[in-house]
Amino acid sequence: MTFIDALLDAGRPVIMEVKRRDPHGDDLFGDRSIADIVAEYEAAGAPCLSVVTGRWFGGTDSMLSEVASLTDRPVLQKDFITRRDQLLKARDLGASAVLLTAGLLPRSGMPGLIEGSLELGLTPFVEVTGEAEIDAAFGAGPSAEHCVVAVNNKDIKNRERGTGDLDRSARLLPALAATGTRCPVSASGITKPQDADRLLAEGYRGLLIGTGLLRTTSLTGWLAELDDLRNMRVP
Ligand SMILES: O=P(O)(O)OC[C@@H](O)[C@@H](O)c1c[nH]c2ccccc12
Repeated sequence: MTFIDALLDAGRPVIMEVKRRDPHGDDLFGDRSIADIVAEYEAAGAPCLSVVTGRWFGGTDSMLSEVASLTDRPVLQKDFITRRDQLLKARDLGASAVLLTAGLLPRSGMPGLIEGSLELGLTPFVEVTGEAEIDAAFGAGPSAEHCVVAVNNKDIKNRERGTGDLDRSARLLPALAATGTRCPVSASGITKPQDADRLLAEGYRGLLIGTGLLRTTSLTGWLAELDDLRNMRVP
């Protein structure tokens, strides 16, 4: 199944991220191995996983191939992809989706990378932080229909060191919907089940969470609290 379909089909659409370090360099794994974390995420019902392979967060390419070999769930490679040859490498390492960061690409760069990803069977995970980036990514014509379009609540310009502005997700949802994506996602800085519940209630079809899930003392407790909050909303 493609990454986007797995997310759209999920009852609890949380993409659970494997990330070795937080933006300050602090370890997020503790004494767990990658296999332990993947097993925890699978047992908790993750529809999809994400792996940060970027150096800032202590990542490596081999983390991606390791995670992909341990799970059947579609895996997103979170790294700064700017060239077509990186797409082929991502697929060969086992990725089902790739991060395309609008703020890092020239306006002319996005259409080719979206097309190249789709040709390889990869879901483009297009990340934006504002309206200008949404326009830069999709204004020139590429269709967002088969793309996840994600608001990053933090800023890569300061290496994600801030706390994250979840109101940014609320503000940008109409502009995301206007791109034609079926799958708007809110990413980064989501640490509390209450925040996750609110974003899903606002209309997000997926959430990407790393630090919050890796730091909680009880992953199942965190997710059960989210499920309870969502169930309370059902009339
Ligand atoms: O750990 P958090 O705050 O839940 O964030 C996850 C994810 O969004 C973050 O790791 C991320 C967002 N954009 C990126 C770009 C590259 C690497 C990593 C990222």
